Amino acid sequence: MKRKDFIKQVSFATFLLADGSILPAFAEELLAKKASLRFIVASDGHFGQPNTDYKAYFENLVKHINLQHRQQYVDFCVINGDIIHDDVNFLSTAKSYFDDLIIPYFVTQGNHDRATPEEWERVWGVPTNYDYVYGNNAFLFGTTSNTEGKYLPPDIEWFKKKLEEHKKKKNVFIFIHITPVKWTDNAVDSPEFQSLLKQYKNVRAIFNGHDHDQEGIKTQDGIPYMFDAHFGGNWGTAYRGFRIVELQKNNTILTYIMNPDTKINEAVL
Ligand SMILES: Nc1ncnc2c1ncn2[C@@H]1O[C@@H]2COP(=O)(O)O[C@H]2[C@H]1O
Repeated sequence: MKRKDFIKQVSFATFLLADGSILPAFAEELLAKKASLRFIVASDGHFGQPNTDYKAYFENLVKHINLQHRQQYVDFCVINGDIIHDDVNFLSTAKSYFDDLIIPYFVTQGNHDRATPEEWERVWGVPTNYDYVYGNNAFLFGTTSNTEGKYLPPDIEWFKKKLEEHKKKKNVFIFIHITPVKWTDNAVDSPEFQSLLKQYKNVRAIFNGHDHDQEGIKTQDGIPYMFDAHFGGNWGTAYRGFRIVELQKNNTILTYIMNPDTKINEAVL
């Protein structure tokens, strides 16, 4: 058989699976390329902020995340802080919108989420600092504020303990609302946190909200810090969107913003 004919035949070949079903070769190729993990990060909904259409922002986010999941499997999503706007009574109403998500979700506390640790845990069922293990990946979710809405660095002792506990994991992803590097006016510079991260080569990315006008990726000590614009609130990028992150089979990260209908700012890390 000539090489050309052989290639043609292979590309139209089928594979007989163990259960007797047949998988076309191209489908097998697609499966091989599929991301091993896909998640969404969205920040700054500011539920209850006066003069904003906050109910519509929450409905739109949930609609778009569910749509993404139907188009391409999404393992979970993270709402990275400033879920509500100051009044703690909004917290359970905001949660009722997220409960319409058809995928699991995680939350972090931002400076407008003015809840005590007890109030936070009562609504979400998790503390203000917590971790989640998914396969060989660890996800660390940390608070950067308190009941008064103070801008704070992450809890160094908690992160030290968790980074040590997960040092054998292939990848660690960290979610904190306020940027711990002084790139923006509203960041909280934390050299201690930065030098802690440097010691753990499996830290693959930090995700930040807070700066609604930031939609890109900044790098410190070789670690990417990813922003995701905002999905609510009264200022920031012209669109209200979110970030999608795909961990590929070869462990590279493919990430992009949905604005929320179009894919923008694609990057491979
Ligand atoms: N264009 C802007 N409009 C409103 N707030 C802004 C703007 N640019 C920066 N900020 C600040 O960014 C901060 C982000 O956190 P806060 O919502 O607590 O408060 C916000 C403002 O102080």
